[in-house]
Amino acid sequence: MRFAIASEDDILNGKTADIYFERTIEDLKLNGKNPEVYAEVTVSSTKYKYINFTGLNDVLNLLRDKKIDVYAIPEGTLIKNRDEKGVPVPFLIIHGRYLDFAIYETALLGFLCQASGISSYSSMIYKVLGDIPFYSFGIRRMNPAISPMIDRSAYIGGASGVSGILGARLIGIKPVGTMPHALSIILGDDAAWESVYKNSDVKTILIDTFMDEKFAAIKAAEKFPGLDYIRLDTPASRRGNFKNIVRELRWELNIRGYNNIKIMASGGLKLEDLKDLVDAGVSAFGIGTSIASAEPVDFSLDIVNVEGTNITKRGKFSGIKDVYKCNDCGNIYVLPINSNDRCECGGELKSIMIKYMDSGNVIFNDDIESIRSRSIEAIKRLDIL
Ligand SMILES: O=P(O)(O)OC[C@H]1O[C@H](OP(=O)(O)OP(=O)(O)O)[C@H](O)[C@@H]1O
Repeated sequence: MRFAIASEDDILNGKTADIYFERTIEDLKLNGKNPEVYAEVTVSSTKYKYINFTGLNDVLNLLRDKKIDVYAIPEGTLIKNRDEKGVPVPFLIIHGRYLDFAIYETALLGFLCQASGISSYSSMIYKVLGDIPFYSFGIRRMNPAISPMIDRSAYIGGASGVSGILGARLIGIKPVGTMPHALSIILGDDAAWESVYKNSDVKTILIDTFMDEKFAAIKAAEKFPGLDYIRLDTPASRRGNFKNIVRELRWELNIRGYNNIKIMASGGLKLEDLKDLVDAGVSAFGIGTSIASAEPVDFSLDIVNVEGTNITKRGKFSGIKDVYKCNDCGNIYVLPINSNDRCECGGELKSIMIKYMDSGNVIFNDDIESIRSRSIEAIKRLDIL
């Protein structure tokens, strides 16, 4: 093992499982038991008002070819962890013989918890920024093995683009980014800026390597009036009042007629910083750590029915369920499967769960752009903050 990471084979062979699953499988085999069960993934509590359900792509690839059925809420759906009545929403339901999937619980939850945390946090950023673009710059903050997942989840949550080469490839977009400070340190600002200006489609130069933001911005604008963005990545030690720096810069550019040159901000930005910076004149953001390290969603997997008997542990709701949405008012209800209930408003209830896997065969696939569109539409419509 060269790096302290699991390989795809390790994950598929159950080597990333908690040991108690291996022991439980042994115990069940010794007892000659392999019951048909339903198990569901729920979230008892979370800091996110709405969860953007993400990571199902990897779960389906994990469970592929096992003799089980999988039902789930589609990725990019924004939904509260509990329904109108406080019943926990089953985001995913597995039906099959327990031993066919027991070993994968740890990996399955890991795929969902982290990806959904990142996309839920990105969704909140999108809600604050609206049409103002933000880019996922955070893969450097996490283990490189998960960089595609970070970028994919940020993109589903509303990021306009991603900096990672592999993440962008997985999504099917061009990665975003022009220059690190290293380029100015090696070439000097003038040669670095010139090179980026000549060689980039979106002409964004980083101006804060050596100089004061205002004078560097004026110099850059005078030299390259066709610039798209001036990027500020001001170090924390120099930041003082970042929004006032931006305000001053915007003024100085405008008064010289460079209204066309937009300001991009990056470095240490969190959700709560963004509105003030937009008001001050930032037109695009590069956001790393706060997205990549977003708090995971606390998904757990529980058996809720064994051989036709509704049973589960304390604190959980037993039974085979479905998630319904009212066609009229949009309310969400978790009800026993095949329920004929109507919404309290009188509206018709429609299931939002999809059967994704039938006996190990993936029978439904969402493409990333449909997932992202579903997510963006919901972020715009719902009060997610
Ligand atoms: O602070 P975060 O939100 O995680 O954002 C990611 C940041 O990381 C980089 O800066 P860094 O100083 O590490 O690299 P650079 O000098 O090469 O630009 C990059 O310039 C981003 O601003």
